Amino acid sequence: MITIEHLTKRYGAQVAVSDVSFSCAPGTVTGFLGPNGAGKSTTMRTLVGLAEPTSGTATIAGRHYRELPNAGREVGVLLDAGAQHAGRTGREALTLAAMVLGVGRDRVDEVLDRVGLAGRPAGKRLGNYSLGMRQRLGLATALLGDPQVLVLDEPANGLDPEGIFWMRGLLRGFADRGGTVLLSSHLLHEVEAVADQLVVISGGRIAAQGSKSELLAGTGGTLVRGPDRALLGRALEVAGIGVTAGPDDALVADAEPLAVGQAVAAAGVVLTELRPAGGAGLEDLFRSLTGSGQQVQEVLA
Ligand SMILES: Nc1ncnc2c1ncn2[C@@H]1O[C@H](COP(=O)(O)OP(=O)(O)OP(=O)(O)O)[C@@H](O)[C@H]1O
Repeated sequence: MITIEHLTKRYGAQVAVSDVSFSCAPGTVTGFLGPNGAGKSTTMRTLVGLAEPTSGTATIAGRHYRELPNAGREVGVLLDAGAQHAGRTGREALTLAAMVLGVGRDRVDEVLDRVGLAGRPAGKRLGNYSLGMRQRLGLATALLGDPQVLVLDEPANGLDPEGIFWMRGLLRGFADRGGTVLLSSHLLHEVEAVADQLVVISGGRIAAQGSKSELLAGTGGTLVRGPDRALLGRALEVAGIGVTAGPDDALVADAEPLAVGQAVAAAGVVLTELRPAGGAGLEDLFRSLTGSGQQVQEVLA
């Protein structure tokens, strides 16, 4: 469990994070979103003891990171994948980390395999690694101590689409086995695909937080489709639900999926599709909460 309570961090007159509170439960992936300079990295750095809070607390399993007896066995951290000695090979970097953590050498091979760097890539010097390979090595380092918690700042940075898909599976599997994941990312679609919980930060303050379904439910209405579009539209109107034309033959109802399903069922109308409308839900949410259309364009570029 990660718990951030009333966290404030100032650098001189600059307020990086202001009264931020949220928690991340075991078995979930929490997506931490915000425009550039919003305070994501500062929050994560404070959580893992790299910055001192001005006030408030950030704890893992009820303790400050620095108080954890062998922090690397409890928390896997990836904050800057570039922060590695360029002359070492991937295997050497992991072997050193394994010695520091006190885990067996066999674990090095396990994690190399898990992140897709087993074989020749493990023997390459880090100076010759691509950004995506460095991210994979960073994840391997984070996983080395078999932690229950992962704190990852932009882990998808530099990964190709296949790599992003792979990482999504890795994080999902980690959480499904009871792990806790806090993940910051600029890749909104990526976060939407993997996160259960969302925390949106803007200007150092929490702009929204909650389950992904809760937060996205209010953004785009409900898309419905059926064999008789006119009948479907009338059933919704009779129930007092506003309707607009959706893509192809679909309709977009101005209500949550449960209310739409109930109205349609009460009218005895057949449906072939019912789901939250719009794949752009998270983009819309992000834009409306942070007022940052420009950053959204950047991150989608
Ligand atoms: N060491 C520091 N000294 C002074 N100001 C800092 C320091 N670290 C961060 N800040 C400021 O705090 C604010 C939050 O920065 P932070 O890096 O946490 O944002 P972020 O959400 O991680 O941004 P990005 O997505 O660009 O990485 C910014 O205004 C930044 O300039």
